Amino acid sequence: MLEKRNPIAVGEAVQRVMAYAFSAKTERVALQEAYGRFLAEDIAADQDVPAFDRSPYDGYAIRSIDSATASAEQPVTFKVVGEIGAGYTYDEMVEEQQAVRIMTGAMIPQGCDAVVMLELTQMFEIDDQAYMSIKRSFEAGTNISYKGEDVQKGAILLEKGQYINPGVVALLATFGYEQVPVVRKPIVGVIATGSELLEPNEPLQPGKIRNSNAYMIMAQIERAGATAKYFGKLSDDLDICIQAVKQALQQVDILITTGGVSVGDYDYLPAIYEAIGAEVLFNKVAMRPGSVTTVAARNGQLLFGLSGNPSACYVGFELFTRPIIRTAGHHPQPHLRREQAILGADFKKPNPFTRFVRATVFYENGQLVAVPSGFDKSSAVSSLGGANALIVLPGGSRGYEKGRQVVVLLVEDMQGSEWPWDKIEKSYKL
Ligand SMILES: Nc1nc2c(c(=O)[nH]1)N[C@H]1C(S)=C(S)[C@@H](COP(=O)(O)OP(=O)(O)OC[C@H]3O[C@@H](n4cnc5c(N)ncnc54)[C@H](O)[C@@H]3O)O[C@H]1N2
Ligand code: MOO
Ligand SMILES: [Mg+2]
Repeated sequence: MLEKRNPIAVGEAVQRVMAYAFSAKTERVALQEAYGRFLAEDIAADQDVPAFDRSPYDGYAIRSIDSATASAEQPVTFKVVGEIGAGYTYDEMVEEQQAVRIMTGAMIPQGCDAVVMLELTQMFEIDDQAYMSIKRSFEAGTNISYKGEDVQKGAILLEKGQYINPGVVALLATFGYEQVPVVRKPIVGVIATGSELLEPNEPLQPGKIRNSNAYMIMAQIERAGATAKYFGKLSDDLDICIQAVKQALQQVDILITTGGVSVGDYDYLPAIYEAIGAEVLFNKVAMRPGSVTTVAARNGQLLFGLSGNPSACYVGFELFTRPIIRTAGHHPQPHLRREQAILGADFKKPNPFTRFVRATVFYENGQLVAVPSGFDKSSAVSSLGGANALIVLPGGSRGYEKGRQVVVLLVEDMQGSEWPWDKIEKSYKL
């Protein structure tokens, strides 16, 4: 007899999965490889930045006191005793009425406490000796970039779990991280199931389709910050599937399958979980698409049984697998970032379950607007390309009208949310 599946709320399902969250180990990679990774340790400043007082302009370093009487009528003249480009130092003490020509980034010479921009000076020579004069006075501290004004030694610059963007790379280089402690990327295995599947290089045949899910999931895995390992597609043969899943589990941290989780004759995932002794955390979620999403665990290892329908598969990954990958990366906000938006088009289709509509969000006059990105069936593939968000429509007996406030979850975002499910209304059937 057909087993009865009991749907659970999305938040509850995510919670059950998160009970198996783990932290990945640390590895060191070259700075040039660090972009896009997650920091495995806090990074503290072991020096001031800048490390010395320096000039923010090209000009002359002076003792401000010497400029005190300068005016348009009575300019003050300085003897130019030297020149320093960035990277060099002037090692003498600068004396009364002396100036040193200085370039942007060069260290302020001893005795000087102000820099006059080149444009405010008049240069001349007498008997091969350079002089410059100024027509106004300068206070002590004028145009000095002080040691430590950007970063002070000892400050925590970056926290563990920080996504390494180009700005973080700049900081790491500034502090001498030739090797960067990053989170080892979890290895996520992917198996596609279904006798109908052809690989992208194969010509279409009657009744067959190309396997889009495996490639989509591998891209989602990379976007979330893990490494994808593809084990190929399997035809609907239970014994072969059991062996393949067992073998794959030995080589990965997490295993994703797509297809075969519903109640069809060849939907073998429930039987596979049973055969390998995996505990099913849930096999029905009050959501659309992806209601058949199944997650199981075996010896602490998660198996995500994502739906075969492309849109359902996509949503199942983003809601359930992504936060596990982000948590492995020590990310404190592992879930999809939750924002409020205005619904930019009517969505008339009612549903008892919470709906996750693939959508494009954009700003219009400072307000986030969300518009469904296309054909909205669970089997749809066309609406995925334009989707940078999921509109969350709580389950109800009526549709939704353009102009109302909706919650959106941003899929292309690095910031994430702590726990977005508290404020999301449950579907009316739960
Ligand atoms: N009697 C019922 N039938 C179905 C139910 C139900 O509750 N009772 N649930 C429906 C829902 S909802 C969904 S979603 C699908 C889930 O199906 P499965 O996860 O079992 O996946 P398959 O049966 O293997 O395939 C479904 C669909 O997706 C296509 N597919 C499969 N793999 C891929 C792939 N790698 N790339 C692209 N497309 C793929 C497959 O050809 C099917 O068209 O079940 C409903 N049925
Ligand atoms: O699992 Mo299905 O995606 O609700 O159509
Ligand atoms: Mg099926």
